[in-house]
Amino acid sequence: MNQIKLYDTTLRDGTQAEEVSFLVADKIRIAQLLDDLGIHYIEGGWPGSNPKDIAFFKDIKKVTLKQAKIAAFGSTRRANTTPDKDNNIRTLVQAEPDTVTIFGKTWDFHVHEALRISLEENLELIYDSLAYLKQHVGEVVYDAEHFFDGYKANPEYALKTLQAAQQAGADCIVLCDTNGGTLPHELPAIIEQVKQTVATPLGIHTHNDGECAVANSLIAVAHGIVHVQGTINGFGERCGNANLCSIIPALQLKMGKNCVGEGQLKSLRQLSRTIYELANMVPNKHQAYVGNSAFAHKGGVHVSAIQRHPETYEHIRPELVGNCTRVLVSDLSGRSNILAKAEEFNINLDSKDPVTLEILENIKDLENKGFQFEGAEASFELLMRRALGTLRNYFSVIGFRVIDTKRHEDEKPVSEATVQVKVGGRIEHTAAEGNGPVNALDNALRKALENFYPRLKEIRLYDYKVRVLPAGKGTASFTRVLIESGDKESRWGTVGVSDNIIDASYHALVDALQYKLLKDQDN
Ligand SMILES: CC(=O)SCCNC(=O)CCNC(=O)[C@H](O)C(C)(C)COP(=O)(O)OP(=O)(O)OC[C@H]1O[C@@H](n2cnc3c(N)ncnc32)[C@H](O)[C@@H]1OP(=O)(O)O
Ligand SMILES: CC(=O)C(=O)O
Repeated sequence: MNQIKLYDTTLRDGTQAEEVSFLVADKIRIAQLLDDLGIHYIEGGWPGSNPKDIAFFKDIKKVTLKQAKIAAFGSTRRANTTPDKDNNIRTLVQAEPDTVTIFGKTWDFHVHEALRISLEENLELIYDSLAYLKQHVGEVVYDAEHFFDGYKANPEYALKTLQAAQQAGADCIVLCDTNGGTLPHELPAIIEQVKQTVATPLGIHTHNDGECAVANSLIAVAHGIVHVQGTINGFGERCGNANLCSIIPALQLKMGKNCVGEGQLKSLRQLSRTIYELANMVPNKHQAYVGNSAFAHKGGVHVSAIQRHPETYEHIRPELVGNCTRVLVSDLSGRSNILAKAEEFNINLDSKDPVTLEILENIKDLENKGFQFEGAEASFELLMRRALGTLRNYFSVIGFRVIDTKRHEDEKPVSEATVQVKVGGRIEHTAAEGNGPVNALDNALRKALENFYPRLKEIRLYDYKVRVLPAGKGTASFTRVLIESGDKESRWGTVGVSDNIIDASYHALVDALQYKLLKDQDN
């Protein structure tokens, strides 16, 4: 069977991750995005846990989804009651989801230590809860918690728990690596044994504590598992859950499994980023498939080869998951990096033009002095155009002065900057105050230049990073300042290096202003 059912638990297990919490409105929006991606099941939460999750199941009924089924999560009944009286089971039914998923104990150690009941009683919990739910809900999934650890400790009992679930009518039995420590080579023999014992369709739910969650999910599919649980970006308790952003393209593009449509796969990167945004987290640059660096090439040898054929250093075509190839510039570049960037910047440059080598040598020399152009592509474009003699001289700074004054011990220092700029034949002399010396300098520069170039008012400073670089000369150090600026159309990075932090900031600020003027030149 080539169709794999994707079961997303970002809204339940994903929110068990440290620092991840979504408002009900966020959960509804995420459910819609998951449905657009083509996810088959969306686990919305545990209604027996909190009012927010109850509200989710109420509100999601007002939303028309294309194909996704909504699943509510909970546990088997408590030991001292019956399913119809168990509060958790009652709230699962009251939530009226398409599917209910409950977890139960597989590992004899957990039955003794966590539930403190007999092994026989646990089998009754599993059977009763599923059989009851099966009468009240369309579809019931059974998550066999700690299945692999339980199987390793007591295979006979672990398999009995699955048989209880099958007899109660579970529609799918999910083998869970709850503690996330199982290694890929351990799964095949265990799964093959399970397949000999139960005929119910099988699923997999893995955690990433041993960094093997994705590998374990894929190997499970290779051994006949048809339902895969995971979360977007791998959010989840402790080290996270299996990352669906890696599993979906692997299943679809490498294992020939049907998961989502081609057009839907292209939305994967955007979905990943939106969910980071809603979780108020910075996206992981180095995330496989969807991260900014997933197809970013730095080494000259790699860039030269991908220009001849992208597959030399790319395991899939990035656009299939909505990503793109990027070329970075650094002291590890060769001429190919420079030529690739020239093309990106719409600059005509020939590999045989001596200026290509001059730019390359200049980059290597500057990186040796502490510059870093990877995060400062605007400074690199300016450097390239200067080398080619095609950069317009928008302005020159004749000089600046920055003063920090602290008048009383209990008063904040006051920062003031004065600058003298020359534009064409005119000289402008201005002063401005700021929140700190760099801000004062930024304000004074803009104040002077905005008279000539009003569009500079559109620039916003998004990020300012300082790194002190050891110079190997006693206490003297160099400072690298990286600035991210932007307007309503784009963002750009610039860099400055100096043994003086104000001077390093000044160079990065001036590049940011020049780049804005350059990019608006044709508008
Ligand atoms: C592997 C997983 O990810 S499972 C999901 C884990 N997620 C969560 O726990 C988040 C949501 N949880 C909650 O909101 C709360 O823990 C609740 C509402 C479910 C329970 O709260 P409380 O009743 O106060 O119990 P508490 O959280 O302290 O302890 C867990 C209880 O569940 C019982 N329990 C644990 N697993 C199971 C199970 N599979 N079947 C039945 N009962 C279970 C424990 O024995 C314990 O009950 P006891 O205190 O009566 O012995
Ligand atoms: C069910 C579940 O979340 C687990 O076993 O990890």
